[in-house]
Amino acid sequence: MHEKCGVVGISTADRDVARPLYYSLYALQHRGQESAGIVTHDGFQQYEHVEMGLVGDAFDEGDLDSLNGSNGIGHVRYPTSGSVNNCCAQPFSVSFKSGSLGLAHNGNLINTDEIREELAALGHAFTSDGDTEVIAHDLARNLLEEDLVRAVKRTMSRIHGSYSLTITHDETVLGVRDPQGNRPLCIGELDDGYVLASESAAIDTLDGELVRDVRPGELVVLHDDGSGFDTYQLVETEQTAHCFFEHVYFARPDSVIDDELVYEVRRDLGGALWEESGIETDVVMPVPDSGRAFASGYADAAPEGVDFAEGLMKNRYVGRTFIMPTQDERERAVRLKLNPIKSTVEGKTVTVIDDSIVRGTTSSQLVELLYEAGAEEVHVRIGAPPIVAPCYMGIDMASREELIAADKSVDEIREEIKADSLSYLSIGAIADALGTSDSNLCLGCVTGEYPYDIEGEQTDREVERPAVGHSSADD
Ligand SMILES: O=P(O)(O)OC[C@H]1O[C@H](OP(=O)(O)OP(=O)(O)O)[C@H](O)[C@@H]1O
Ligand SMILES: NC(=O)CC[C@H](N)C(=O)O
Ligand SMILES: [Mg+2]
Repeated sequence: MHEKCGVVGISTADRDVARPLYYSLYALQHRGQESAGIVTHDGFQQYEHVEMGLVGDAFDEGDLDSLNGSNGIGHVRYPTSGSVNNCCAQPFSVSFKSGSLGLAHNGNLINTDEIREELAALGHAFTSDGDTEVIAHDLARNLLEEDLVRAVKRTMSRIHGSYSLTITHDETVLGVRDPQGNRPLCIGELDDGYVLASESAAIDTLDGELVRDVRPGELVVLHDDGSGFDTYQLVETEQTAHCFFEHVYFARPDSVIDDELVYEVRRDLGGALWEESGIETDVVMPVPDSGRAFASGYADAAPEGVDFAEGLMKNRYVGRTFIMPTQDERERAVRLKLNPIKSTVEGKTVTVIDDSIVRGTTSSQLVELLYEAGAEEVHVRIGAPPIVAPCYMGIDMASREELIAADKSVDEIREEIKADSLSYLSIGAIADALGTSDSNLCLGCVTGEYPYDIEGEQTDREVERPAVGHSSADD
């Protein structure tokens, strides 16, 4: 359903980075399945291989062998801006007078058109209709006049929205996180170098150690020889807008994001769900995979006699359901993907736990399946608040018309999915589990108020829109 992209960047002493990049993209595959790409640099030349499809299909041995150099970046894409084809697949490469750039982006800009028009008027030719290429061109232009750090700062002052970037400027690999820290990015240490990645699970895959999260508004420049990194706080941040949905659904449970292990946050949210709306049934079962940690936290908080059971089996070869274009296909996909284990359900009262309801396809199909398998009662508990509004920050979430909670009360939704009861988690529980306050999170999809200035939408804070026409690195 709602995916986002994954980015990675690696600098090693003298080892070819193509394979470590490839493995880390594998670790981030859940973040995007439309295309995969790697750009490397060997000190003389930039190499790239970008293809549609899954990481395992996009590269063969020959492709990896041809990506020379000990510095490089990689990307897995789920599109949010621009076409779903080769033109928008990433990393983007730009060659310009003083060098070459490769750029990989997770996030979504909301002033793409303004910047594209301005750069086009200055003679920049774009090959895609997406937001990422605009960042690459803007940076390339600034690099003609300024050093790397000032050029990045100037681009950051012009682009508005969410972005975690990994960039190659010739041999140098850098990472940038937007001033609100909307999307994750972290730094890891390898035996012979450093890595930047959307999620720490990618660092684990390389047997590396998580050093820390990149700070909102920070630029990290890895040393070309893998010996360390320099950091520059280019924009000071008073208030963050971390995406809470990373913790609820997107990220892998084994990743640490903004100092919190995703698995523990989800278990805490499950415990809070019990506190807020627990109901004693014979069994509690997760909707695999993303409902698992919630259900284990919920069942642990429940009194004895409420047993945790794996009552639903998932066919691991069926991808995420909500990228399917038609409702008919989405319903078929749920049936292909999930099957109840009759003996754990028959004659029992059941609580089924999922992380979120978007269109309602999964929950309504599941309730029906569980009744067919002989459940006596089916109660649904959801580890997030109702999703009432779209996401503009890099997640492909349905439009308002498709969101079941956009214009329905919880009771109306319960009726539609035909459950005996339905409860969502409160917004307050999310901030508590993350050890922060609502005002440091992006809660746009559950409140309809965004920490950004989005045309036609409400904002939940004072926002400054950067001037596109006249901005300077010293602003
Ligand atoms: O209300 P809906 O429109 O059905 O969307 C909500 C469902 O989508 C997600 O699962 P998804 O199938 O995308 O992937 P998962 O197997 O990783 O949980 C999410 O975990 C919910 O189960
Ligand atoms: N999901 C994402 O982060 C997408 C990145 C970028 N906006 C694109 O569409 O390619
Ligand atoms: Mg799911």
